[in-house]
Amino acid sequence: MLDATLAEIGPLDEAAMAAAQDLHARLTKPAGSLGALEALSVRLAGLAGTCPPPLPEPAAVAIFAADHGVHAQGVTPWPQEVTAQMVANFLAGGAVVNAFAGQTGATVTVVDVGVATPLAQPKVPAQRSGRSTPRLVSAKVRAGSRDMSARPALTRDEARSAVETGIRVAHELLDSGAGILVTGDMGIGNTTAAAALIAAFTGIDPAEATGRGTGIDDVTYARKVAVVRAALARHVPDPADPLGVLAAVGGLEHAALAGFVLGGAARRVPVLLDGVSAVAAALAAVAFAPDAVGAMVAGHRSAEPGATAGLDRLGLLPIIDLGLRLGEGTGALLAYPVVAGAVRVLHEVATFDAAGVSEK
Ligand SMILES: Cc1cc2ncn([C@H]3O[C@H](COP(=O)(O)O)[C@@H](O)[C@H]3O)c2cc1C
Ligand SMILES: O=C(O)c1cccnc1
Repeated sequence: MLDATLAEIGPLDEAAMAAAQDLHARLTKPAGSLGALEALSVRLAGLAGTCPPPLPEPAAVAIFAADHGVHAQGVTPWPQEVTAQMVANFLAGGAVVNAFAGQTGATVTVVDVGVATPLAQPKVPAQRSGRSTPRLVSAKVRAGSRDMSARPALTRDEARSAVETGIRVAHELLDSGAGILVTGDMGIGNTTAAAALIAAFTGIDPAEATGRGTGIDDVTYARKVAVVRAALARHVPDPADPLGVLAAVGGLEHAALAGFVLGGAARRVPVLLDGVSAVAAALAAVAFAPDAVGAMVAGHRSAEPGATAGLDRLGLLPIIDLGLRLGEGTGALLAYPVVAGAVRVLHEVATFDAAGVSEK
């Protein structure tokens, strides 16, 4: 399934991009006045292979949840159980991601690819008016990854299975009518794995890739950098072998997110990336299929330094930059109206000719 997906991912359609460029020149606005939105809409035309590209609606956020054996190394102050507890909160509609999804009409799907502790029952009644009910997909590959500082976090088969889960979820959401995929993550300890993945794929030093995650003191931070450094020194992952990198130092949610991105790219639908875990997964996705970058839209610049390094490597400009460092899909959902606006211009704005507006 992974190989079939990779075979479907191709380059942007040049003719559709030229048509979008040409249309932009004829719309009732000074050329270039929509700044980065113009290039974004042109690229999305190239992705869809048609101008204008379909409006990217509705949005569907998938929150991939998993735990991390490296939690045992004291890289985060939060107990591991918070992953399962937050899954219950997502399903109850009580998390920040639910608030932002409700605001943009996005559906919320929570995918358990590797939560280690039993899922708690959702406590708060689910519904607020006009919002769809969050859905749980149970696709546990194993109960958390292994501790990357002692052994590979995953076997290659486990990593592949998580990647394929992400591909499957992308197809399911698109088959249900989603017009854009939005990445989300939940996994206590996952900024350690994300930093290790980003260092492995970009070659930057672990100290540059590692951030303070949920917020840690200097002692914990130094330990976190040392854990990432030691894991990379132990496994020496080959950046040209994305499954090997994911297995060595990844999390199950990172592997699934990589598959989710690849699934969107194979269906030529945009994938809106959230924070540092999404960026780590996006690096894996381009290592699998370089053309997958054509489907990626960077929602925001996470405060995690590895995210900026990863976005630079991918050549992606984040839409918003507000110092967010939450994950869940929150930054990407805030950026969603900007992406939708970029495409809407190509659908609704009149040409100079049609509107009778004089050109210079
Ligand atoms: C209550 C709570 C809600 C969250 N929602 C997202 N994260 C974010 O923080 C975690 C990663 O940070 P670290 O690597 O420092 O553990 C992930 O679960 C991520 O999604 C949360 C974290 C907490 C505590
Ligand atoms: O920006 C992120 O993606 C992030 C930062 C801290 C913790 N979890 C996620």
